[in-house]
Amino acid sequence: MATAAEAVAMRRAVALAARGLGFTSPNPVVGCVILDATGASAGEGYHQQAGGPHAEVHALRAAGEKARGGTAVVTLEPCNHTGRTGPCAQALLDAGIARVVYAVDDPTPDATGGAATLRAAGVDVEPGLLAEEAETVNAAWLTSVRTGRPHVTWKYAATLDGRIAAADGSSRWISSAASRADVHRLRAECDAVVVGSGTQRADDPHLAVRGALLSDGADGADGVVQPLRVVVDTHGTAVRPGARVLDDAAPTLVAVAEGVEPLPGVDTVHLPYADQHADAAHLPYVERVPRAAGNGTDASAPSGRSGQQGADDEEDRLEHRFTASGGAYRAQRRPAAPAERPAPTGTPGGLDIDALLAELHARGVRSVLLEGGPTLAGAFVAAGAVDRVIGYLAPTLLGAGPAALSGGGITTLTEALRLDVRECVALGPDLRITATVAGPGTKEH
Ligand SMILES: Nc1nc(O)c(N)c(N[C@@H]2O[C@H](COP(=O)(O)O)[C@@H](O)[C@H]2O)n1
Repeated sequence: MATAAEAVAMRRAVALAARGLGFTSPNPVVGCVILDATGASAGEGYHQQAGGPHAEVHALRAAGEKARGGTAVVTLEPCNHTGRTGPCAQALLDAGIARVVYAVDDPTPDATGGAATLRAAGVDVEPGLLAEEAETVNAAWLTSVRTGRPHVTWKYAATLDGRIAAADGSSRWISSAASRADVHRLRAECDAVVVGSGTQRADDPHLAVRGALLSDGADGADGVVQPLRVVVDTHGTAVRPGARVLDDAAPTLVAVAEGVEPLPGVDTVHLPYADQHADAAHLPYVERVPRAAGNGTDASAPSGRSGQQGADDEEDRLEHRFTASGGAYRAQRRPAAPAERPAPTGTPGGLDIDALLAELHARGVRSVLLEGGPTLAGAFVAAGAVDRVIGYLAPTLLGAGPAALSGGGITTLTEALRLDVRECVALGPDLRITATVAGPGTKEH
């Protein structure tokens, strides 16, 4: 049973781990506190960047001789492998640590086994202390190891009546300056920021971190690892030469459909359309995603958008066009009855979200901040690829205008994606609500 001092130390270790957010991919964030033999804090450290010393090594260095006979309190099971650095289990043994308290097992086949090695050498090992907190701070890495795709946070800003723009399309600014600054902190903690073509076209966003308020309270974007800026520009029509995302403030990737001509000099990836995904096309919808119908945007569900609204997605406009022409480009949509299944037109819609996430994962991206717009968010929801939702709610009413989420394939209440609220914070005049998707919303690949 862990002591009160160990619980305090683990809380501190979780806070230390958070300092690594945005810096350690593709590695985890890890914090460690060394208690001396009397239970007093003797040293602490955190994993600062991939390839650098692990948290335990930093903490052992800080503790020096005081580590002998002491306890290591660490957010992740000490690693047991020689990768870019040596095994932490051995480093703890060499330092004479008598007890190890850790929060979460290391799920990687290469590095796991530290607990067993330590026990075999006579060290008292206790797993599981504050596991939920340690899982939360390390959600990106744990999700990517367990599912093979990056962890996805969908972020939006809306009025209290759920609108992201007014009926005329005007949308700047719905949330307060405090909320917008907070978004830069989120960007700084993520490996990639993703938007759709409508957002690209309407806002010409920059998507880099500016003036971020970092978790340690420091102001400014100095030292931040800029996230990869990703524009899902299916038809290759939204990112034009001179777009702000093409400046050199951060790297940029444009995702387009196969056959689309890339812009010269722009890092471009060609991806399949959602409804051409080879391993999914034959599957009945319910087998693929338990809670949400469709594997992309919903062609026929009301989007709640005004006809003149141009603020968000090119895909939104295509959606209306295809619907108006009676076409169905969503092979994965759940038909209400066979007789209602619309005939395919052969005109595809958005890109395959699984393929996009696989591409990002292969590029070392472990955490994605999905910033817009509602159709792209709907495609992610429909693909079961949203892990966390952060909504900035402004105390404002609009009464008309587009909703934060369009489609998502949810047609009836029993298919609703239920979330667990993790946090509610007042930010200036706004409210920031953080919720996580429970259970089957996160689809394993
Ligand atoms: N226990 C622990 N503490 C840290 O500070 C860590 N960074 C890790 N990481 C584990 O080791 C793997 C990465 O090692 P190298 O990049 O080769 O040094 C990572 O996949 C984790 O399993 N563990």
